[in-house]
Amino acid sequence: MNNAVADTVLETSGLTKRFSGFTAVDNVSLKVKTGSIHALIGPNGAGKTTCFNLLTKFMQPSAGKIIYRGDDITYLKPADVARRGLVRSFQISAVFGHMTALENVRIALQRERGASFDFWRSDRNLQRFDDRACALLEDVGLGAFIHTKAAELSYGRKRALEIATTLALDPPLLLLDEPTAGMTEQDVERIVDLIKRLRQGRTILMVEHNLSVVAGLSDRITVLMRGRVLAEGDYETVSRDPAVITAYLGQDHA
Ligand SMILES: Nc1ncnc2c1ncn2[C@@H]1O[C@H](COP(=O)(O)OP(=O)(O)OP(=O)(O)O)[C@@H](O)[C@H]1O
Repeated sequence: MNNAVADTVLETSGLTKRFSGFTAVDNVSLKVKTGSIHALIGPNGAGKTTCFNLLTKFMQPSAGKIIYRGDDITYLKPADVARRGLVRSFQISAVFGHMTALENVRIALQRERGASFDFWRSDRNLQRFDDRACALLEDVGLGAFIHTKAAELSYGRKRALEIATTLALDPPLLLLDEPTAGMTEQDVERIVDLIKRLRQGRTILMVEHNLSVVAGLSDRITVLMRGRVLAEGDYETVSRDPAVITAYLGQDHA
């Protein structure tokens, strides 16, 4: 692998998605640098979610290519890209409400290892995975809630739990879908701190609506508008771009 490839963990060229004549993602070329936090922003309907679904292989593109760590993954299945280390966070529906935080993370670890039932019957093995689950819950700030049922956690804490189950896969590239959506201010702060900690040793690509979150976290921002890349750069650069101000910031500060 040459340096240019190693420097870029994920790259798209000409990525396009059409829905019966309507182009939701239009010729998007994106480069996500290894170790960076990269945000995908844009006004409602800009194509962020569709783009995210294409990158995580939950949708097939109409045209274009997706290269992950130098390999063409355009036509792989979600499970195949997850196995390669490109893992998306789900919305909280991925968390089982009737189970405790610990049980949720244990299940994620269990899935990750693909261990047999006999393996899980051994107390020693269970203990080992419980230790790992507790460490993950500590990492996401849920150390005091390990025995709390997921349904009883606040929305922000549910999202943190959901991120802990994602981290069970130890992904080098983590894709976060609106990590602060619907959160209280306090929860937003907690998630921002968590994302800062998560970046150690990995790359994060996120779709995010909250501009102050994006400003404080992202090394690079791609602004989408009507399915196309409108601007790209650090927050300083994109927030000064007149086209962005009109299309996005203008709308937000109206
Ligand atoms: N399955 C689909 N069939 C038809 N049109 C779709 C489909 N999914 C998305 N679209 C359209 O594609 C456009 C982009 O939608 P998308 O959800 O990707 O935007 P977004 O930037 O994530 O918006 P938001 O911020 O509102 O979530 C929208 O006009 C949407 O109506």
